[in-house]
Amino acid sequence: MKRNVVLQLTGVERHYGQGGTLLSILKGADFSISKGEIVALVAPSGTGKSTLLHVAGLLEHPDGGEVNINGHACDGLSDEKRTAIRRSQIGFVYQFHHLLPEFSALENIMMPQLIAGLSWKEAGERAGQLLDYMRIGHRGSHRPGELSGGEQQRVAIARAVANAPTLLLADEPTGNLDPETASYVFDALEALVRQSGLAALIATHNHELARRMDRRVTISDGKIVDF
Ligand SMILES: Nc1ncnc2c1ncn2[C@@H]1O[C@H](COP(=O)(O)OP(=O)(O)OP(=O)(O)O)[C@@H](O)[C@H]1O
Repeated sequence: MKRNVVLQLTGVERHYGQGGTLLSILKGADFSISKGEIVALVAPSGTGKSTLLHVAGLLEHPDGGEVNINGHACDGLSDEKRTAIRRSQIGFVYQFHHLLPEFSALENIMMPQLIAGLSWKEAGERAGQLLDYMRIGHRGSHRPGELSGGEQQRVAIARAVANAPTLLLADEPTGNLDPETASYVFDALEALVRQSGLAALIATHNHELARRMDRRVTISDGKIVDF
């Protein structure tokens, strides 16, 4: 295996049964991403981007092949072990922020850290740093409903990396933002990845953002190919 590989997929298969027929979405998909890399996943709707992110993020089991995270094969592991790896190693960002509406931006970012066992003080300090890093330090006490779409997504990104994961998986993180805001949110995300050495796989329909990433891959006939 190459050095610093964070995620490696080997021969990954994923099929769904639908009305008596089998829908094959991933058919022997191979992919790897290393520390510090940002990779765009650009593919037409329905080709399996979310499926791929779910399998890579240990939210779904592949029907064949291997998912390896930081050198650990994850497929034979118990659900508890998979959950533990997911919580400590993987951060997720979705198109819609899924922030808790009754908590402030700062508290939303503190939440995963408190669950992981950090003290209130430690979690608050790191959440504050991340908000500053995402250039919204002045918005910490605001609830999600009091933030703009771009600010909400920056809080969601900060929350995803609050527990210092090694892999960030994002499904259309700027999909509901206007192009200028999308570009600004991506700037913050990129700075964070560069600074922390995360590996980030980002599904997007935005070709301009995809061009700014280190590599671009697509899904073609159930396989992952560079383009
Ligand atoms: N749990 C499921 N059961 C049956 N079919 C499913 C299931 N999940 C996904 N699919 C099907 O698998 C295909 C790929 O879905 P997926 O959500 O991965 O696509 P996508 O590339 O992310 O699409 P989009 O860009 O529209 O979000 C779709 O045809 C979808 O209907």
